[in-house]
Amino acid sequence: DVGEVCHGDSQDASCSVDSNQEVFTVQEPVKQKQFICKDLHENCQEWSKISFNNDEPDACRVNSAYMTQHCAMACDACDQFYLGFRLSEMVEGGLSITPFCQDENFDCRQLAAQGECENNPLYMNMFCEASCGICSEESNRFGVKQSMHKGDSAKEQLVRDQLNKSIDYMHGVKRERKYKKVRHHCLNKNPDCTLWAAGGQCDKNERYMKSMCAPACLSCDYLGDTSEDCPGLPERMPLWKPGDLNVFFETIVDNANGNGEYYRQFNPKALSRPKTKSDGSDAGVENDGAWLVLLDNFITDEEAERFIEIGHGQGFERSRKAVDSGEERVTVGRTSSNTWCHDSCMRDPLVARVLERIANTTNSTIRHSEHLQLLRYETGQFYLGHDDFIPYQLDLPCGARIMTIFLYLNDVEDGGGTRFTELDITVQPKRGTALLWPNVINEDPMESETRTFHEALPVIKGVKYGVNSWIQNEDFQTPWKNKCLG
Ligand SMILES: O=C(O)CCC(=O)C(=O)O
Ligand SMILES: [Fe+2]
Repeated sequence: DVGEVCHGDSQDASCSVDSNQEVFTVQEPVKQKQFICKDLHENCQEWSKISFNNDEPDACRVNSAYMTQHCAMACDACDQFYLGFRLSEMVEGGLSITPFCQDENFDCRQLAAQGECENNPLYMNMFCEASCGICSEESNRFGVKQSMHKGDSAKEQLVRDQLNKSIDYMHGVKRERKYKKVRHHCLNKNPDCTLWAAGGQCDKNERYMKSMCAPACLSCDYLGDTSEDCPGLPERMPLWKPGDLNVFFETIVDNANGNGEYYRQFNPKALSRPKTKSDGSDAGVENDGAWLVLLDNFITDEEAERFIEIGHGQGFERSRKAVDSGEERVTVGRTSSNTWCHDSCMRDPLVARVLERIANTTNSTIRHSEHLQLLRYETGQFYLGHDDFIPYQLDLPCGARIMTIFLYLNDVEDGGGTRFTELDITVQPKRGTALLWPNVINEDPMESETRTFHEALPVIKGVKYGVNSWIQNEDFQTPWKNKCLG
């Protein structure tokens, strides 16, 4: 229902192009498809001029989920329409969508509040199932989304009560060391696990239920060894205490306390920052915002090329998104591919140089860095709105992902920017540039920062290469080597 797809060799008259359409040609290695952006309803032009909140026409924005997919021309939203086209194409092509309950769209909560779940179930059930309440977002934490049996209030109540019990139980499983070996495969594997458990099936049908529905049956220990060993754990040494974040960024950008000389070479520029400095003085900016800092010439052309070369050598694979169970899943919201920079990659002399620079720049050590993630986006690929904070890491020895330093490995012909939805800032990829932002708040480095929500916009022309470097608040590499991160 997202639009027509015309194949390059199509003779079909309905695929002819009129002046009220925009045609994109999507280059793919083996086939070439034409994608037509057009209004699907005759009233689109009229609707787009409707105003809800003030005198300005705002129907395209207020009702964006529907309008961008059905009235793309009238709303000047061919980009979003294109995205929907790619998604539907992937789903039709057999892409399995995440079995987790989650919103794929940054606006879901707002759209749901506006009644879009009822008005546009087709779009909303696919992209906003958590906000529409058709599954439980909390059950994400441990396996496939649990069916809430909406519309059957007796069943819904049973599920809700049992789910609350398993949420409490699973909090303990995430925290307590003895569950280290089982916590990541303690998962509900059927949407009805919670309902069955509420109906007494964990006892009646013990073998099946305790392995297929362990969270619902409160039985993670059934899955394996729950002894407490995790040798060689590093001493806890958090990089940031409350208040350190602002001082760190002020050092980079303002040369606070004269400690920022090192950063001059990167010509640091704050695209966004808090209005007030840590010493109480005024930072001289109009908008109060989270830190977003651009560093020029952070890596050399040679280093950028090397990352791309290593990526191709190892092979890029479809990206996954970390979910709260500690697993990583393919989702419709992240369509790039990537590969990880593990041991041999880390030992590459050019990479080692960059790792050291990242450690110096973030005032940390190489051990605080997660393995670099090398990314590749082909035309049309993207990563919808998200934050880089992973809540379950708080319970692990590595602590929170306190900041991200994103490296751009090439210039992109068109599209592919990193957009910070809340700050209303888009950074266009430029080879060698690094972008630095916090994923936690200054007052509490264990608390996620929602103002640095961001998305990777679809690449419209060309290919985009980048590197994710995530800095943890504690040593990541030692517990990773000791297999203490689950
Ligand atoms: O590709 C980008 O611009 C950002 C990627 C990103 O946000 C991520 O991988 O977490
Ligand atoms: Fe990200």
